Amino acid sequence: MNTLFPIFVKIENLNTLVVGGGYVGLEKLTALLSNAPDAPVTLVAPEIRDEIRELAQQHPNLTLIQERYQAEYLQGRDLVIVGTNDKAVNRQVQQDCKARQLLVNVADTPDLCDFYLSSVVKKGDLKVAISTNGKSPTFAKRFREVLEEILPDSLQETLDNLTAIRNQLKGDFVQKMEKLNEITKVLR
Ligand SMILES: C[C@@]1(CC(=O)O)C2=NC(=C\c3[nH]c(c(CCC(=O)O)c3CC(=O)O)Cc3[nH]c(c(CC(=O)O)c3CCC(=O)O)/C=C3\N/C(=C\2)[C@@H](CCC(=O)O)[C@]3(C)CC(=O)O)/[C@H]1CCC(=O)O
Ligand SMILES: NC(=O)c1ccc[n+]([C@@H]2O[C@H](COP(=O)([O-])OP(=O)(O)OC[C@H]3O[C@@H](n4cnc5c(N)ncnc54)[C@H](O)[C@@H]3O)[C@@H](O)[C@H]2O)c1
Repeated sequence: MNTLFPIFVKIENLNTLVVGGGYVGLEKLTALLSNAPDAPVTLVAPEIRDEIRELAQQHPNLTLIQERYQAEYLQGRDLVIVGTNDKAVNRQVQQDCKARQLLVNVADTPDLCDFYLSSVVKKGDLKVAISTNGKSPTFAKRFREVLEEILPDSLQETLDNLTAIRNQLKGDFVQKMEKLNEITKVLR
């Protein structure tokens, strides 16, 4: 069964907590901030990699707390991503999140995740998120590379043109939809 429901989250509007400041913390933080550089994100860990400190220099909305995780850090959060090297801590954070009805991702531990991160292809305003239903993140990464290669840079121009046409179209919703479907037939 593949029941994952994809959504595109405006993480600038949310308050995200990352627990763990090692390689995994860095990877997940990079995934968040490469999509939304100004998203408010807090990272808590007793040890924080230098690369993460450098990221904090470039992203004023990234707050680093050099402490061990405590449940109080969940206060005011909307989304939590955990990736410490202590499985008991990861499990505790997950349980604390469930008790507070917070969505949680425990990196590399599908059974404890409410959501998975995806491989992300971005060409201007086009964004494609890839999931393999947890079967092979490596496949997701390779498929991202394939799509990045084949999607033309001119795509943004196409989107801009379609936006202009969309804004100029007169008529009711159905008429606009028919026109836009007609124009975009060439893309098939
Ligand atoms: C897409 C991406 C997004 C991101 O993390 O930003 C992502 N993993 C990425 C890379 C990657 N992760 C791992 C490898 C090593 C090779 C390998 O194992 O394949 C590589 C490859 C590499 O780094 O080259 C290790 C790994 N990952 C998971 C497990 C546990 C398990 O499967 O049971 C293990 C084994 C741990 C161990 O052995 O101990 C689980 C998950 N990883 C997911 C996402 C979710 C499912 C996504 C999907 O549906 O496909 C899920 C379920 C939960 C989650 O973490 O959200 C990102 C690629 C970004 C990009 O480059 O585009
Ligand atoms: N690095 C990878 O690519 C990778 C791949 C697969 C699995 N893993 C697993 O994921 C886990 C994390 O990997 P890593 O490479 O990031 O480890 P790491 O050793 O680089 O970092 C671990 C981080 O967890 C933090 N931490 C420990 N106890 C904590 C606590 N009580 N509260 C808050 N933070 C705490 C540490 O301070 C550190 O910042 C490991 O168990 C590893 O086996 C890692």
